[in-house]
Amino acid sequence: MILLIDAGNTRIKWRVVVVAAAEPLRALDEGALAHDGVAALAAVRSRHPGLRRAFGCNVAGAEVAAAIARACAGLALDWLRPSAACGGVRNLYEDPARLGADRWAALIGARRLHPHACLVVTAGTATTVDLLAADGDFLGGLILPGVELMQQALAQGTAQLPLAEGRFTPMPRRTVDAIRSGCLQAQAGAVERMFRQIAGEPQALCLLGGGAADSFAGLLEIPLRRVDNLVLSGLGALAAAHDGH
Ligand SMILES: Nc1ncnc2c1ncn2[C@@H]1O[C@H](COP(=O)(O)OP(=O)(O)O)[C@@H](O)[C@H]1O
Ligand SMILES: CC(C)(COP(=O)(O)O)[C@@H](O)C(=O)NCCC(=O)O
Ligand SMILES: [K+]
Repeated sequence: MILLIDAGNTRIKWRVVVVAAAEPLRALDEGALAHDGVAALAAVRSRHPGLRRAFGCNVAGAEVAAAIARACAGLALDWLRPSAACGGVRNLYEDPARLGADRWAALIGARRLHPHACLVVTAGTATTVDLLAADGDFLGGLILPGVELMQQALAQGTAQLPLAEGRFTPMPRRTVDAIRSGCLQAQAGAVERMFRQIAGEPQALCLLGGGAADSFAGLLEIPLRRVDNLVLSGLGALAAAHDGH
């Protein structure tokens, strides 16, 4: 039994899985926590006394990593480090170690789910838009502010723009709708433009996940599959491989 952890800049996503020989991974339990709620992992551990190991990725900094390590005291805890090749994916980043560990795990999860050309989009605090070739090469990708960060940037950097709930509309005629629609169109536009680079490939598909995915999924006019927690699936695949199953 393994505790998988995806520590992002907004939330910590976790999943408890069972690894058994010749069987697919089975998820027993999962959830998401705010950074200041990480101590709740103790309750997860007491629900699953069979836990011995934890395997995670963290892009939220050293303090969050330390808080997770405290909550996981007594478990063997390993962190995923991006490498040049792993899980059927080759990392063509100039310096492979600089790729976000969450992006690396998501690419590995994506490769297992759809072993064809795909665009791996994670709409979290930041939105990442990563190109995975049919042969498993990670070709490169975009980092842009996530939907909420875009809206916050406008409110903080201007005199007249509020941080208010707007609605998406194709032709916005109110400030709040113009802001919301602008930020959503920016996300969708970046995704569709990146998808053009693989659109001609057989079975090319966009895999979209992350906490903000539903806010613009409906705008995308490309082959699309909504997937939850691709990062945790990638981590699970690697953890199972390490266990020798
Ligand atoms: N219950 C929620 N709590 C926090 N963020 C949420 C929630 N529901 C949707 N969101 C959106 O999801 C984003 C965070 O997504 P998530 O995938 O957890 O990010 P990260 O991996 O960066 O921590 C937020 O910026 C916000 O736009
Ligand atoms: C791009 C990210 C900030 C995304 O983080 P998230 O939105 O999941 O919290 C993270 O993957 C990161 O810090 N990456 C390191 C730089 C890189 O991937 O090039
Ligand atoms: K992200």
